[in-house]
Amino acid sequence: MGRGAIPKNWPSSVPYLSQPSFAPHVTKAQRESLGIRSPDLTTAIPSNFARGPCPLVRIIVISDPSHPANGQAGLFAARHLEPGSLILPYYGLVHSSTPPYSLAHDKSDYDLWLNKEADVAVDAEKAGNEARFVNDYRGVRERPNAEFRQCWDARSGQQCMAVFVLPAGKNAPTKASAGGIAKGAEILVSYGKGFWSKRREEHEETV
Ligand SMILES: C[S@@+](CC[C@H](N)C(=O)[O-])C[C@H]1O[C@@H](n2cnc3c(N)ncnc32)[C@H](O)[C@@H]1O
Repeated sequence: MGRGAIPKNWPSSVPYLSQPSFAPHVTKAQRESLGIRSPDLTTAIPSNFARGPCPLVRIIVISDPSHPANGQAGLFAARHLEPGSLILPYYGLVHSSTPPYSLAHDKSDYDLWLNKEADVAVDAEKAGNEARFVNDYRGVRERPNAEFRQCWDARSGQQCMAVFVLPAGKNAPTKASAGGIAKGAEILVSYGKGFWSKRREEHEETV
């Protein structure tokens, strides 16, 4: 795919990113801390990982009334994905989560911590890549088959969030199963109980 390519079914209202975008308020010190690879950051995006639309995934608009996100989009495997393997990075606006930014911007459903110590998060609501379409497993599947993980991007020499297939054992429905994600299956993570309890509280406040 050439430069400037965007994935099929990408929404025209959201700029497509092929690398993170940094908010101007992110300080030099915050950027420097993202450039440090701590020894526990064992997983990496390799230096030859292609930028632009990811051939491993498809964005699909869900038309299944039994799916809790029916009518929205989800991210699906374009081929079998091996247990534990990297699927794609999570790009969005890298921003500080401290005031004044946090006072002027509500945390969106697309906002993930990138580095808590450095107070840096990545929000893919207004711009991002295919990873912004990963749904939560609740109501779709018994358990997640993928996870967001902080990792090292060897291309930029920076910490990054990325989506990985869960390792065998964590995702495998039976001991005999090898796990991984089958071609055509939806890629599903756990947003965490906190995401859904906050959502319930917000809902209760509005009724
Ligand atoms: C990061 S977005 C995921 C992509 C989203 N489906 C879209 O088309 O933009 C998070 C939103 O997806 C929806 N969602 C994801 N997983 C869900 C689930 N298991 N049940 C209900 N809604 C879900 C919720 O509306 C949530 O606020």
